[in-house]
Order: sequence, then C-alpha cells, then structure tokens
Amino acid sequence: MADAGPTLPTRVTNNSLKRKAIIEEEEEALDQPRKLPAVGATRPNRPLQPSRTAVNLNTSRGAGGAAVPKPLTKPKAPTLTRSTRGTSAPPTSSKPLQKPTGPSRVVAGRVASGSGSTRTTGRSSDDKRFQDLQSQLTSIEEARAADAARLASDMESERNKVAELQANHLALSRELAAAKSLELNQRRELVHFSDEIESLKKKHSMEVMDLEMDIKKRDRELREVNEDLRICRADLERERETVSSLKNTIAHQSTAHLSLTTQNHALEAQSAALQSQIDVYSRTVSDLTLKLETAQKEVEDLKKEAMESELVRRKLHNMVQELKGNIRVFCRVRPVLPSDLTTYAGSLTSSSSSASSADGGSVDFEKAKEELQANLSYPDQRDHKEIVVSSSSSSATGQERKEIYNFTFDRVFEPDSTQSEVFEEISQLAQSCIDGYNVCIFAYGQTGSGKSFTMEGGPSETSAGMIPRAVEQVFRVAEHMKSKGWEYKMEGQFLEIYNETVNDLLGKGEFDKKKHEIKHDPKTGATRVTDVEVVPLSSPSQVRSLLAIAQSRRSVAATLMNERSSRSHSVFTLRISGVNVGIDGCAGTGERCEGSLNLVDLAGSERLNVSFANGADKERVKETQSINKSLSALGDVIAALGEKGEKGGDKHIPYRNSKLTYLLQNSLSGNSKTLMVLNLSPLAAHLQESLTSLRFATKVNNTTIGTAKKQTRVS
Ligand SMILES: Nc1ncnc2c1ncn2[C@@H]1O[C@H](COP(=O)(O)OP(=O)(O)OP(=O)(O)O)[C@@H](O)[C@H]1O
Repeated sequence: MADAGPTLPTRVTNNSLKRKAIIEEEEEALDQPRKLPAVGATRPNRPLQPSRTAVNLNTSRGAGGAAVPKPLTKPKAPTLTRSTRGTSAPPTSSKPLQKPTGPSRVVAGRVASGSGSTRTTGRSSDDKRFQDLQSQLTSIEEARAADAARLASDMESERNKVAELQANHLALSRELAAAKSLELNQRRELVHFSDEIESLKKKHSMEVMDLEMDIKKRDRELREVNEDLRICRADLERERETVSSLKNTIAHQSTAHLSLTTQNHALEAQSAALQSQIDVYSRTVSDLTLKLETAQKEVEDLKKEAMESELVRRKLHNMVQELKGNIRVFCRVRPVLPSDLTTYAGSLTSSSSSASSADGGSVDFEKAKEELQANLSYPDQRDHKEIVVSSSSSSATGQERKEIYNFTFDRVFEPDSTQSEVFEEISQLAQSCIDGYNVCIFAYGQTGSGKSFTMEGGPSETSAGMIPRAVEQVFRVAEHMKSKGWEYKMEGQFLEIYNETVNDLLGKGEFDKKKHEIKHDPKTGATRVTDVEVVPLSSPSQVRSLLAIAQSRRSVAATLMNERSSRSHSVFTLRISGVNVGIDGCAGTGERCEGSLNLVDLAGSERLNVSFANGADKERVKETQSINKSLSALGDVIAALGEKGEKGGDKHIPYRNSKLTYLLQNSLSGNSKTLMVLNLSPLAAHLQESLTSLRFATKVNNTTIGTAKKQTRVS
C-alpha cells in the first residue's frame, strides 16, 4: 500500500502528459485544415497518363455502378518468329520500322553456319515478316491514338467529379475540424477532470496513508491502553480483595472491639471490686507477713531440729542394728528345680521318674520333688527364724537312728520366698551404708544352692537380686537425704578372686594375668585395689549394665575353664561419699561420711572331692583348696572378731590369710555391719553339705562384733 501510493500519481501524471501531447497535436492539425492535393493542380494542362491508379480508380468506380471508361483496344499481338526476341514494349519512336542494316547476330550466326543457297531464301522471308510487323505496328498506333482521345474525355469528366469531391471533402473537413475541436475541448475537460481525479487520488492516497499510520498508531495506543486496562483491572481486583479482607478484618475487629469494650467495662467493674479486695488483702498480707516471719523462724528452728534429730535417728538406727547384731545370718533354701529331676533321675523310684521327662505331669513332679528333697522343716512360722533338718541313718547294730538338727538364724527364708521378701530384711543395711557404715553382705553355700540367684538374680524386676535392689535403695535413700541437706557421690567396682588372684570384672585385661594389689588407707579406713575400673554411678540402671558386663566377662572365662563362677568369689563394691551442704539457704553442718556396700558372691563351699584329692584333676584340687582356704580364713576372721568383741584387747585378726578377707578387712571390722546369707540346696543328696554350711553359718551367727550380743541356740 505504501509503495503503491507514491507511484500512482507518477503514472497518472505520465498518462495525462501523453494525453496532453496527443491533444496538442490534434489541436495543431485542427488549426490547419487538411490540404488535399488538387486534382491536376500540379500539372493542370498535362494530359492524364494512363496509370495504374487511374485504372484502379476506374475499376473501383465501375464496381459502384458509375461511368466505367471504355476498355482500351487490345492491339493484336505480332507473331514473332523463333529467332526474334519478343517484347511487349512498343517501339519508342513512331517512325516506321527501318529495314535492318544487317542481320542480327543470331541470324548472322545462322547464316554463317549455313550454306550459300539457304542464305538467299531466308532474306526474302525476313522482309516479308518485317512488312507484317510494320503493318501491325501501324494498327497498334491507330488504336492507341483512339484510346488516348477517349481517355482525355474520360479524364475531363473525372476532373469534374474530383472537383466536386474536393468540395465535399472540404465541407466534411470543416465538420470534422468542428467535431475535433469539440472533442478536443471535451478531452481538455477530461484531462482537467483526470488531473483533478489524479490529484484527488493522490490526496486520497496520502490521506489513506496518513489514516493508516494513524490507525497503526491508534492500534498501538489501543494495545497500550488495553494492557494498562488489564493491569489496572488486576490492580483493581487485588485492591477489591484487599478491601474485602480489610472489610472482614474491620468487621471482626469491630466485633472484637465491641466484645473487648464490654469486657473492659466488666473488668473495670471487677478491677474496682478487686481493688477494694486488694485493700482488704494487703491488710491481711501485712498480718500474714508477720505470721510468715514467725513461721520461717519456726521452720529454721525445725530444720535445725530435723538435722539434729537425723543425727539422733542415725545413732538410734545404729543402735538397733547393733542390737540386732553387727553380724547377722540369714538362711535361704532354694526350691527344687525341674533341672534337679533330670540331674538326679537315677535316684528316683520308677513311679516318679517319669516326671523327669519333658512332658511329665505336675503330679509326678510333686512326687519326684518329695522324693528328692531333704527333710527340712520350718517350725517358727511367726518370726521365721528356725530351720529343722531331719535325717535317718542306720547304726552299726542295724538300728535306725533318727537325727534332728535345729538351727536358728536372724531370718530363715523358705523355698517359696521371693527376692523382695529377702531384700526387705536387708534394706536397712542400705540406710547404714548411706549413714557412713561399711556394709558387707555375703552369699555362702555350696555350688548350685542359689548364691548368684540371691545376689544378682534374674533379668526381670521380680527376679532382680540383692545387688541391683541394694543399689536402687541406696540411690533412693540418697535422694531422700537431699531434703536433709546431704549430697552423695557414688562409684562402683566389681572384682573376682580366683585361686587367690584378684581380677577386674569391669576391666579389659585378660583374667589372671594383670596383678592387682589391695591397699588400705589406715587414716580414712578406705580400701583401694590398683588398676581396676572404678565407675562413677549416676543411676541404678547403670549397675545393671555393669552386672551384664561382668557376667559376659565371666562367661568368656568359663569357656576356658569350666564353672568359673562357681569356683571364684565375686565382690561388687559400691562406695558412697556424702557431705551435709544444708537445705534451701539453711547452712549444712559440713559433716562428711564415707560408706561402702560390699556384695559378695562366695565360691561353692563344698568339700574337696575324694577323686580330686587323688590328683586326677590338679587344677580343680588347687581351686578347691584355695576356696576352702579363703572360706576358712573368713570363718577365722569372723571368729577372731567375735573373740575380740567378747574379750576386748589387742586380738590379732588374721585378715591377711586370704585375699578375700584382706580385701574386706575394713568391711568386717570396727563399725561395719555384716550379713551372711546362707544358701541351702533343698535336695537330700546335698544334705551333708547343707549341714556343714548350717554349722559354719551358726558359728558366724554366734559371733558378736560390736556391743550387742545375740542369743542363739545351737542344737
Ligand atoms: N530362690 C530361688 N528360686 C528359684 N530358682 C533358684 C533360686 N535359687 C537358685 N535358683 C536356681 O538354681 C540354679 C542355681 O542357682 P545359682 O547359680 O544361683 O547357684 P550358685 O550357688 O550361685 O551356684 P555357683 O556356685 O555354681 O555359682 C539357678 O538355675 C538358679 O536360677
């Protein structure tokens, strides 16, 4: 479109220019009337020569029915001989033909070639022919003259006609000129109008271009405006949303404002009421402050009193313990186990032996149990202090002799007694330990009598033994003692004495390799063993994991040497150190105490087997000897302590006779409290061992360490 615009006017201009030129030419032509040549004007007197034009004119007119000129007389053609060159042109002169002066070259040629007689005959015929031709020529000349006359008259009539025609032509030319002038004017007008149209078109195209550009500009503007409109609409939409959310917020806030205003009024009313109450209360408070000050003073006095009474309680507790005896003995009989039925199936009667099978019924089990167990009875059902062992034997005379052994201890636990019942009786010792006493609890008895079960117990809460229970109790008491101004720190170690060698059950070294020395501090009375793991204890659960570590260490050792746990003593020591720091700003006494709780699982106390004595198993003999040695050393120490207690003086106590007594030196002497739990097998097969253990325990039980002396009966 843009290109078409500018070219259009140019084309228009060219066309109009051409048109103008044509018109101007035509104009010029019209200005001068066409000059037609006047017929005969050039040579008017000259007679018209017959010409082709004239002939044609005559012919055409003839066709229109006008006067047709007469045809020219046709001259007779001369008969030419063969040797004569024929020609249509008449001879240029009208002179009669002259006798040729000589024969033509052809004739001469012929003559020359012919013979002499022939040449004479030919000349006479030629003359004759020449005369014929002359006569023909004359007739032609005559015909020609007649034709010329006739033509002259025809020419005259034709000239008249031409003049007439020229007049007509002139008139027509004038008409034509007028018409052309009219046409010219009209063409001029046309050109003018065309120019106008061209300029209008040009103007129009310019306007169209301007309009198109304007439209494009408007389109752009429209797009921009549309975009602006779209953005504005989006803004408007957002603003509307904001406005609506603001309206909602305002609505909520006005509701909240209303409710707050209402609340405010209510609160103001309450505040006024409370203010009056406050006034009342402030008077009460000042009264109460006075009372509180008095009460605080009283509390301070009471705390002091409590601390003093704590000291008194300790003294009294110690006195009670002493009255109970600083060395006490419990006896515990384990139940008959299903495994016993398997072990002693051979000594069962056939009727009850089926109980040893896996699917043996409970009736059979009870029967087998009856058969296997020793005759043990517990007559003291009120205080549970007695155990009676009955046995029958045949005398040399064959008489059956029935023997009854009656033993009394601080407490006897029957086979169905639980771990918690046993612990109940010894829990007071945990309190003594916290109070700064050295406590020593032994489990004594033959292999399989239940020592480990009593001391360590099983994994469940109900089967937990004395060690975890005592530790828990110590932590409980320590926690309780915080309210009385005491703070405690605890640590534990777990040792094993095997063949008079000390091993660390919590250590990492190989058993029986590392040398551990036992050292006593005479000033503090503390006992330390070199190179052993002493673990700080922060919770009772930690003790369980320590027991598990010791157990696994012993299991590994057991694979190397059978029944290691039965053949060694294990000593778990819990050391407690406390200081009285006071409570809640009330200064403590600064009193310090250090106690220890030793829980000892002794090796099996059975006597040396005869077969071993023969040296069949030297290692086992060595084990048994060292066990017996240490156990008898323990008995000796306890006996010496008893004697010292009775008689006083500087009685030598043979602590150094065994590693066990040397290790426990500070826990067996002085203000220490010792408990021996005698574990008994209920089986008849173990009766003799049980009696030996009962006698040993009675001996210990009769020993008095400290001030109180216990009354015992020995059968
Ligand atoms: N009071 C009891 N109630 C139930 N089972 C018991 C009781 N006492 C001991 N036992 C079981 O008897 C078996 C032997 O007990 P334990 O291992 O404690 O004997 P021990 O005297 O420690 O033997 P060892 O000297 O070989 O270590 C164990 O299976 C134990 O679970």
